[in-house]
Amino acid sequence: MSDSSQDILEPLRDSLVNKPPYVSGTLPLSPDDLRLSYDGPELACSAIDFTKATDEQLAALARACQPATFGLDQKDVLDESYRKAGKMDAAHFLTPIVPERTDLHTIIRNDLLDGENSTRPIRFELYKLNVYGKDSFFKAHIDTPRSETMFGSLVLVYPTEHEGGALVLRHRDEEWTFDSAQAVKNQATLSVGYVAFFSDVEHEVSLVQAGYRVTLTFNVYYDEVEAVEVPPTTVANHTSIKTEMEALFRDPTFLPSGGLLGFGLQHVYPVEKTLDHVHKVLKGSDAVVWRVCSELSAKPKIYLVYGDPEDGYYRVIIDKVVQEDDPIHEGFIYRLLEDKRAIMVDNFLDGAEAENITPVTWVMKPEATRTKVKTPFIAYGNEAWLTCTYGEACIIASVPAFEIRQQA
Ligand SMILES: O=C(O)CCC(=O)C(=O)O
Ligand SMILES: [Fe+2]
Repeated sequence: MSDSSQDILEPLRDSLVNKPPYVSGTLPLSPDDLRLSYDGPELACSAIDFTKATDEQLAALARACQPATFGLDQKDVLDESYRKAGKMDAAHFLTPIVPERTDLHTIIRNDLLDGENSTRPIRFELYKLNVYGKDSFFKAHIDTPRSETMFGSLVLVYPTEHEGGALVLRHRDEEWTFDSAQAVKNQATLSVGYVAFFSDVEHEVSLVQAGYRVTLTFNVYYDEVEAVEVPPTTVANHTSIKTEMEALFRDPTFLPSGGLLGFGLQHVYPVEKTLDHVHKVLKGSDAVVWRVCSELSAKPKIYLVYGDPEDGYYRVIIDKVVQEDDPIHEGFIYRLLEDKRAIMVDNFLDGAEAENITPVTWVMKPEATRTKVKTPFIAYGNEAWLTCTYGEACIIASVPAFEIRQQA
């Protein structure tokens, strides 16, 4: 791709702005909501009131937990150098907190989701109780997707006195910190700390230096995804992205004979067997790119991306899910290429011929870090993989030749 075509893509690239992939704060709750019943020793029912929990009571809750495992390469493992915390499965405790009946429902729809996504029904599934005593932590991981419609995780932090244990969130090259201990300290009204983030956000719980940090985690889903045919738009972004795309389409030097325009997606999405659902669950600017490409008759399509320059082979895109245990292996890329639906879009082999390459003009370069199973990124989940995995995907749009664009 020439430098000049890079330059004319700059305004479009700059218009793809995303807001932070999380929301956090404190949520006032009634004293009743801060009670919790749980299976104590020998399944005897125990209870704790977080408005006045003593150290002994918190220690008893910690003892009733099991050591928390995490998912590594499709197995649940216990490794206290990676995750040191206690966990209790949802079957073993009861909480009166129903996120749907709190402001969290509105906060997540309005402040985390955008545009029409904000009006889609969402549903919360109580997942686990975690107790982090002194010296506990959970290193960087992404939460294991439990279905194709799961889009995020919600963590509630009880107002117990503790130090440390901040949740550090990372997405692309940015990092944010939510200091839950600080958030729940000296609250004028009884509150829990909350943080909700998109599922592909890497996060870690830093070392708890003192006290007990007790959290509830929830998986958050879109409900009724089948009903949504057109992807939702981010209202604020839609106009600017559309304006920049239209300007490019009017430019006679931009893909004069037509061609493929590629957008590496900003989020990764859970995929199971097909990619058919992905355009219905796109987030942020990814959703807008799809919408704008459709509006400009550029026939957008979702592909998974495999191979990156570090591997030194090829970059390949494919519009279906190919199940294999070890996609990082060299042979996998070749097997993909034997498949008629895989398209070679880059060749990283030194001195190799470029004849089979289908040129793609990338607005955002795709990444294939998470379609390589062996990277720590995909390897560390909060549970072993179920049926879903994450796919690093891109949108490929077909830009018509300039003559045809002019007639549109
Ligand atoms: O307890 C927390 O703050 C987060 C826990 C977590 O990341 C998980 O359970 O996956
Ligand atoms: Fe997590």
